[in-house]
Amino acid sequence: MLNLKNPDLLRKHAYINGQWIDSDSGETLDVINPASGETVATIASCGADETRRAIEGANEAWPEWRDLTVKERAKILRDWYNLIVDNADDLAKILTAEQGKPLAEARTEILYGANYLEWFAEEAKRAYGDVIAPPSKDKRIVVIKQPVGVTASITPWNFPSAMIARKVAPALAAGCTFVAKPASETPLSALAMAVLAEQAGVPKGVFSVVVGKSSRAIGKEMTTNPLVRKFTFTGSTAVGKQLQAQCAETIKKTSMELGGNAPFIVFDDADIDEAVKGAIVCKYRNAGQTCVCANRILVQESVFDVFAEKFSAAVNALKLGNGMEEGVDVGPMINPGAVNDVRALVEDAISKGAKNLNEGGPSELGECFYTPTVVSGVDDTMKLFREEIFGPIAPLYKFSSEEEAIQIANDTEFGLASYFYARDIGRIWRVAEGLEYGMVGINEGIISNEMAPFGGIKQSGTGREGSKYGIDDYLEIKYLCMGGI
Ligand SMILES: NC(=O)C1=CN([C@@H]2O[C@H](COP(=O)(O)OP(=O)(O)OC[C@H]3O[C@@H](n4cnc5c(N)ncnc54)[C@H](O)[C@@H]3O)[C@@H](O)[C@H]2O)C=CC1
Ligand SMILES: O=C(O)[C@H](O)CS(=O)(=O)O
Repeated sequence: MLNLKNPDLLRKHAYINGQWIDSDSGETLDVINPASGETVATIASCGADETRRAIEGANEAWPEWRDLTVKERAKILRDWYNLIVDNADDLAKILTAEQGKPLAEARTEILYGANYLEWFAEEAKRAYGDVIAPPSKDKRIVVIKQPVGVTASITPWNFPSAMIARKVAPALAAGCTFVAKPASETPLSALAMAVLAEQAGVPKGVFSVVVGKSSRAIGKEMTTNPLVRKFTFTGSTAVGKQLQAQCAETIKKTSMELGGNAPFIVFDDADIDEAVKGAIVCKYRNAGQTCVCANRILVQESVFDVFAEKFSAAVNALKLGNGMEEGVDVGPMINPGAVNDVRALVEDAISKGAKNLNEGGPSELGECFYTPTVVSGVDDTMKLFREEIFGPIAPLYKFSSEEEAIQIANDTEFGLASYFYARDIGRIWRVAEGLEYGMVGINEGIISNEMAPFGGIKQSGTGREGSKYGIDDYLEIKYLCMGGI
């Protein structure tokens, strides 16, 4: 059905301790193509017992993996990177089939995720320690870095490949072992990554993939098993809070990449055409289902009409359709429930006086399709302002002053990504420093790359992924104090 060059990449079993297994119970789950409603694959649905075995296997595999040299680990990561790049077309087809995003976006995600493997294969060699001036002549002080240990990970359906790669790369580079639970909506990309990990020489138990309908049961095992020393999560803030609380009992190191509510501010000194282009990609990438999508578009009143007109025209030019088809810009949402959620947000705004500028809404293309929509006349009494939309809805707000824009932008419990378009250098510095977010795009709508620290503040999470900082979450600092010198 997918016409893969390498059909071996499409797996229907969980990958635990180097074995491809059915679930203990024999239970299965169906992976549904959101564009067509067809079943892409029926795969093993595992639970707590299989998760426990994966964690125990990761613990057994850890000493040998930890004791490889960084160059030996780096070579395996680089071989994995090369295999992913060589299989990018097939991996993109699998990703689009299970998640829905257009094939070009899926291929971009595959390569984006692979770039973390390449990056951290090199970063592992730079996990430097310290030699510190001693407090007395008879002492010497040294600091060394060592891997944290067994890591467990839970990731979302919106980037089923890159979100795992962004975590497993620093973990394995640092010398940790890794048990992944992908979203049950989109497990096939993670299993395909495991096929290539095996081929790259990642030893048994170092990387396992557990998939199951009951994310709660799997998550409970991951967050409470004392062998797990690090838990990393990407997903909603609500679930992140719950999982972080579950980790408290065993004081695990945690990193949380959670929800967002990104402001996208267009000032009167912006290049309006560039701002429109930036807003389009920032809002409608992955049908708006990313944590860093523009969630509130704030436009200074003197340029509001010209921006709204140009932006709406660009939105109406977007092609909605099956991500496998050429020329499609926006694919389906992940499931019918997601469509209902965004429809309710639009209806709430309209009921409070907002206007659906381009009459966007559910599409006849299918129950997971929602046409890219622009809503104007939005204010902070509407759910669209407060909640993470996670769909193809662009709410436009008008503001008057720079101070007001910053105040509106910061009026949220989230602090992940933010964006603004301006050209005055004084304004750029004032606004960049005034926005309470982990990341700021300045005259740029797409800011994610493996070389930069991805992460948020406030209730958007803790920790950073990518960049020279990304490996720190997987290393412990050990202080050696030598006396009797
Ligand atoms: N900060 C970031 O980098 C990202 C944040 N997100 C956020 O994730 C949300 C959308 O993704 P969803 O998959 O719907 O989020 P979600 O939080 O519902 O699910 C994320 C993952 O957690 C699992 N999960 C859900 N409830 C669980 C529980 N009680 N115990 C254990 N595991 C559980 C799911 O199976 C999935 O694998 C949005 O809020 C979005 O902002 C998504 C991607 C990136
Ligand atoms: O899941 C997400 O929203 C990703 O973190 C967004 S990005 O890293 O692909 O920009």
